[in-house]
Amino acid sequence: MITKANYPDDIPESRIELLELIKEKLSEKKKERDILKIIILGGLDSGKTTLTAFLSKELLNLGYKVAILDCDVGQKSILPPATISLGILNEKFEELHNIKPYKSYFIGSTTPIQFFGEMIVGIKRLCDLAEELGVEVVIIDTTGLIFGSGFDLKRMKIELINPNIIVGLEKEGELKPLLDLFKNKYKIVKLKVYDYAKSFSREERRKIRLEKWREYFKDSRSYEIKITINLTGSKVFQGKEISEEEKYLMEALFKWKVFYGSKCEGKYTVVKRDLEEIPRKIDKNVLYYLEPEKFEDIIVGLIDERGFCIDIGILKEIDFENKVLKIISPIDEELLKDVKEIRIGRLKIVEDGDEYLLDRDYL
Ligand SMILES: Nc1ncnc2c1ncn2[C@@H]1O[C@H](COP(=O)(O)OP(=O)(O)OP(=O)(O)O)[C@@H](O)[C@H]1O
Repeated sequence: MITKANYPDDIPESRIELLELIKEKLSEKKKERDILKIIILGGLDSGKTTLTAFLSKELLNLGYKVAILDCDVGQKSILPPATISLGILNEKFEELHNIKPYKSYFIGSTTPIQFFGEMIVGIKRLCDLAEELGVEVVIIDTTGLIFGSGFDLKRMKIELINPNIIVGLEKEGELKPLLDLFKNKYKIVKLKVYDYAKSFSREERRKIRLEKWREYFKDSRSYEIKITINLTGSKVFQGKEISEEEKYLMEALFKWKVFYGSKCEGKYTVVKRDLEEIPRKIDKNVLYYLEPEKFEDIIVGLIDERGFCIDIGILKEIDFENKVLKIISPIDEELLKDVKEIRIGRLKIVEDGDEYLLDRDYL
């Protein structure tokens, strides 16, 4: 599989010093028995994942119980894509992409923009879980989004998880405004980006993601899941289901076949198909309508009762007439019984693995 980062051969002195500092902090912590949280920040291709691989392997070899919280939704090492994942390292260090997630949280996109809520809740829940499991040190790998709304996301993450060490990988002080916010509160370590760090173009990044999608779904199976399951991530399934009368009225009025409809605060949302070509004047703020095809090829999270993502799938169709969801997923059939909710994301994955980002209000 194509991956951007592995355990590095060349380790700059500054990284060794950081490791020494972490060891020191861990020996202080031994008495307190609580987890040491290290968050790694930096722009695109600044070496965050490479540093995560280095630190986690070294700490594992020293006998610590180590976890990686992979929040880099755009370029994840620990799959599935479109989630954030907690990986607990085994006795033997594997390459990051071979680590199986202990638990994941569904984001539903490969960019955090528009999904800050998911990112923040996910990071907190997975961090708490690491603590619950007795992990001694968790290394949090983040996306390279550090400007604009990415700046605020990083700030909020730090405020929420209270890290013990913030590591900033920078070229020319680009993290200063962010790190300055926390300079009196947390231990901050600024590192210079590795001189030979390779930059990847947008196209190369897209190709790597595509490869990961293909790889991840290569042994998928088709499943049919009863629509009675909790279905979230679309306004269609919020509010109260419309009555048969309301349905017939709309069908007669607009010459539609209505598959499903719901009503919330006086507003209707309806999945329909036109049966005749007639002029219709409908205020979409009062009656929002869509075709059933709008749900096709969208990424979904298969969620357990604790709200964690057991696996992901691609929604192929909602068959409203037979009340089933048709999905493809690499999930083990055995695990299907643990799925309590299907959460619809905002990413379309087409046959060749190509992805299209969708807006939050798409559904
Ligand atoms: N110490 C190092 N030794 C060798 N290569 C390195 C080192 N640090 C970074 N690199 C190389 O630089 C490139 C970018 O590093 P990496 O993927 O770790 O960055 P990142 O910040 O995690 O990227 P992203 O923006 O995708 O999150 C990779 O090809 C990696 O192998």
